[in-house]
Amino acid sequence: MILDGKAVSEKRLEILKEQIEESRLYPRLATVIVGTDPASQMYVRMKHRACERVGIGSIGIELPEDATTERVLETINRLNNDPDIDGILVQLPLPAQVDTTRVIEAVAPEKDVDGFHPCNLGRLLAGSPVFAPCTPQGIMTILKEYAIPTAGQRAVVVGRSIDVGRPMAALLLNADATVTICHSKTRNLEAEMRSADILISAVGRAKFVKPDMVKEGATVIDVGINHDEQGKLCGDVDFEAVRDRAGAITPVPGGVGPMTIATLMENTFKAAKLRTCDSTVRL
Ligand SMILES: Nc1nc2c(c(=O)[nH]1)N[C@@H](CN(C=O)c1ccc(C(=O)N[C@@H](CCC(=O)O)C(=O)O)cc1)CN2
Repeated sequence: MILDGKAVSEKRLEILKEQIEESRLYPRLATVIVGTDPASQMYVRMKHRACERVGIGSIGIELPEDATTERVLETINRLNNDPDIDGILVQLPLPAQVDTTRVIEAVAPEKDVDGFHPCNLGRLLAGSPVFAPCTPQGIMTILKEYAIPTAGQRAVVVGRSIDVGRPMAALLLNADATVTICHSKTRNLEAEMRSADILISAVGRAKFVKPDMVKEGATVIDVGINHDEQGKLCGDVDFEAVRDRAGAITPVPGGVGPMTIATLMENTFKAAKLRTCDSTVRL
């Protein structure tokens, strides 16, 4: 079975559009991009288009390639204090001279719709997330949409990044899976991967996952955004080789990517709701 992230994201965006209309809130998202990386520019454009589609107002702030950490922090500070902004998204990666950790930690937790602030990651780890990072949360939505069980399942996450691997493991753990995180120093990586009922690959290596690394019937989730020898977009998984062995598999494109954007929209609406209601959630 192919897990059609594009179709799931379309459905979620339609539902969200209605919810936003009914709420009479007017959520607003600010994006911040530093430099002119074409892929980052494309993702930011996609985010603004999704905002327009569901009824979220958006502003885009573009800083030059040579912007300093201080300049980025000033921008974030201004957005933190702007009552008309519900969510702040700093497009990653940032240029090398910018201190990414300081920037992430500068975003007010209640506006951190990317879910990267330590406060939001801590809540996720504690089992009571407010904003979970968009890619792993989007993956959980796909699993739910296709009624793929997680409780008691053996989940293996390959990759330990702050934006995908670690939060992915926390989300699966919160959903009662038995979770292993693998990384570059893991011994017997292939055996670990073969033990997975749910295999999540977030390593960033084109067609790295081959059929002999996958248990027959496993659910395979591909987080990779890579290019093959022909320059064509592909994931971490050798899709054509693995698809018949997997019970369910996400393609690239059309799998996890669109869910990242749909989840960002959901998080932004949530931020607007938390701002306006007398919530028990305190960040
Ligand atoms: N601040 C953030 N930066 C980055 C994030 C993030 O979640 N927050 N994730 C990635 C990039 N990303 C969003 O920013 C992203 C990547 C891919 C897609 C997507 O829909 N891809 C399409 C294919 C598009 C193409 O033609 O290239 C797909 O997979 O179908 C959306 C968002 C890093 N930075």
